[in-house]
Amino acid sequence: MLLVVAAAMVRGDQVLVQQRPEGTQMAGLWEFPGGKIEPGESPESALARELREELGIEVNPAAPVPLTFASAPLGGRHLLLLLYRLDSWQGTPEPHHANALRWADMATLRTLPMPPADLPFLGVLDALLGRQA
Ligand SMILES: Nc1nc2c([nH]c(=O)n2[C@@H]2O[C@H](COP(=O)(O)OP(=O)(O)OP(=O)(O)O)[C@@H](O)[C@H]2O)c(=O)[nH]1
Repeated sequence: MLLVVAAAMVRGDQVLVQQRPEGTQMAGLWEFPGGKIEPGESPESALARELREELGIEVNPAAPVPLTFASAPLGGRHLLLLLYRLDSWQGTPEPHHANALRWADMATLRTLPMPPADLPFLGVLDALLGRQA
């Protein structure tokens, strides 16, 4: 099983997404920053590590709040994708691994191509970001 943790970083009515680079699985699709949980890591510390590597920001492992999860087949394996909400971090996100970063409101998010596992997240995010507006 592929155990992946990702963050919905919230800024007002927007959320941060990053575009997967060429040469990776699902290149060009927009996803939430995050990655695989390594053996022995908690999901929260894995998320803090991934966001440091991918975006160059610092996250207190107590800051991510569980939001929802997705369970879906992925390339012959099974993906369990834990999505956390994140409201605070230190630093300004920069695309260290991604093609590009984008702050997207719900209307924009719905126009971006995303991995199939992420599509059920849209309803949850709609409710979350709607409350921020
Ligand atoms: N971070 C992230 N990964 C996602 C999302 N949705 C989704 O299907 N995934 C999948 O979950 C896996 C994430 O692991 P990863 O980011 O470490 O994978 P990778 O292939 O880029 O890294 P690798 O080179 O270490 O294998 C990928 O297969 C990715 O396509 C998402 O919203 N965020």
